[in-house]
Amino acid sequence: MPAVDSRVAIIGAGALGQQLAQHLRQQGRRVAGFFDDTLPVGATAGGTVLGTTSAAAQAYTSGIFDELLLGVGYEHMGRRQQLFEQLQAAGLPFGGFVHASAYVDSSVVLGPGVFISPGCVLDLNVRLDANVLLYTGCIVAHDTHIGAHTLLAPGVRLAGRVQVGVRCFLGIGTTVIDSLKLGADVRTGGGTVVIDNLPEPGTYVGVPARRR
Ligand SMILES: CC(=O)SCCNC(=O)CCNC(=O)[C@H](O)C(C)(C)COP(=O)(O)OP(=O)(O)OC[C@H]1O[C@@H](n2cnc3c(N)ncnc32)[C@H](O)[C@@H]1OP(=O)(O)O
Repeated sequence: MPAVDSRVAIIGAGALGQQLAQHLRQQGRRVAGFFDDTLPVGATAGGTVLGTTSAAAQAYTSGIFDELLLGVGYEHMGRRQQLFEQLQAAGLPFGGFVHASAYVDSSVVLGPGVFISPGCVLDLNVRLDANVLLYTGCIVAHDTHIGAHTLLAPGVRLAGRVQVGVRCFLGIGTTVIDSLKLGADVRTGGGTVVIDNLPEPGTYVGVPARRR
């Protein structure tokens, strides 16, 4: 876990990036600004756009920030992975964030860039790979593993021994019962209840979950 006084720069100044900045600031963390490929340099409500993502390496070398977090959301899952891997390969350090209201068991293992929003619960032996983001109020039960770059929307509940693949987006309130395996690039709609393995990529909705 990063030093509490380190300066964080956020990749992406859109809705998710702004939300991350807000959580960080309210927990007393310092936000150096954003790097964004679509917005001009200058002030936003949540901080300053410092440049495009290609300017991040130079800014890091110049000492403008100490670590990165990724604020690219569920509409750009491929880009989430691409930017994370590209910036990490360039030697830029990804930090991590766990909101003070989250319960994270001492056995939990978090990869670089993981972001845990308010009210989440991560139980015994949970493992979250690089760049996983949990929105507010997610419950991840014991021995569950979440693959890199995956996003859980608010209120997702994963039972024990679940495996979630890379680049998944589980929609708001999704429930997955125990010991199931979801493959890469699975997306679920709000309120989905998963009661079988979902090995194939695609969008699943309903109770029980069916491919759309
Ligand atoms: C902090 C944050 O806000 S994070 C984001 C939180 N938001 C979410 O989690 C939203 C998740 N998204 C959804 O649930 C969406 O409805 C999606 C992605 C599943 C589908 O969206 P679209 O592709 O636009 O599908 P569309 O709305 O056209 O619906 C297509 C069909 O699926 C059905 N459907 C869509 N969503 C759901 C759902 N969650 N549960 C059950 N059925 C659904 C529709 O009723 C429709 O059925 P029909 O063909 O019989 O009429």
